[in-house]
Amino acid sequence: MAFWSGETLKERLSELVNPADPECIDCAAYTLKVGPEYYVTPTDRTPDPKSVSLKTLQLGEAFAIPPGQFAWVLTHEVVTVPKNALAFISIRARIKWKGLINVSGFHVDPGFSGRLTFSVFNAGPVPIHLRHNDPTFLIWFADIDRAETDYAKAAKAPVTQLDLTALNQVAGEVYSLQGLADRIRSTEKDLSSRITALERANGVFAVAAGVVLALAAGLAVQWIVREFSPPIIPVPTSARAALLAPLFSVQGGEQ
Ligand SMILES: O=c1ccn([C@H]2C[C@H](O)[C@@H](COP(=O)(O)OP(=O)(O)OP(=O)(O)O)O2)c(=O)[nH]1
Repeated sequence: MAFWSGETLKERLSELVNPADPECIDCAAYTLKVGPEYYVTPTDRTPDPKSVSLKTLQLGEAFAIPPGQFAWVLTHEVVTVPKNALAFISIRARIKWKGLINVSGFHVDPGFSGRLTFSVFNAGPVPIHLRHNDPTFLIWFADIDRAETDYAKAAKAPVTQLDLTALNQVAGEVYSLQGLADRIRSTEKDLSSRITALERANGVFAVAAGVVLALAAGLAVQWIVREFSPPIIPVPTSARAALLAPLFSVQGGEQ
């Protein structure tokens, strides 16, 4: 088995990919572009996760795959693998480095014809954005050891759209670690602000209780003083003068 060189790819390009662009030959690989359809699994923030379906992209339109989410992306090109060849598929390194993993990947059968479906997973920490027609995927072709084989894929109409039957089995919300971590963080924040509010309310209550207690104590002391002190008997003015007279007379005698 030998992998095809860039030169072989260039010579046979028109029978391998449609539309073909020699500029997309990258060493011994051909770079495939993002096509017109995709599906991204909804996150826990999606309002109605069950109603999310595949979407179509206009030229130049982009979409994002959030962290921890799974996506299907159709290629722009229709790929045809000759019956005496086998192809291998992957994602460009610069996109893989962001955390995009090719879930299905790996091979395209001899005799296959159609747009390829890349099922991918964002294992990175941030959303990964892809744009219609951006060079994103790679394909390598290799000879198999016979010129003709009965085991090639039977010829049928080329795949041009995402397979809805298969999509029905993966549609739905994916509880990603990132989503769960976000939810834990927001619950923690909510809880801590509620605790702070409770502590503040407790402080106000303690001050109010202190003031009420002080007032009650003051009133109680006043009441005790009033109830239990001996009554003050008023002394008539003439009697007061008689009582004070000896004092004034002693002071006057000393002079
Ligand atoms: O990531 C991938 C992998 C494969 N294929 C295409 C090329 C391949 O030739 C075809 C079928 O792949 P495979 O034989 O692995 O899948 P299957 O589930 O056995 O499908 P089938 O019953 O059509 O053989 O699907 C893709 O589009 N994307």
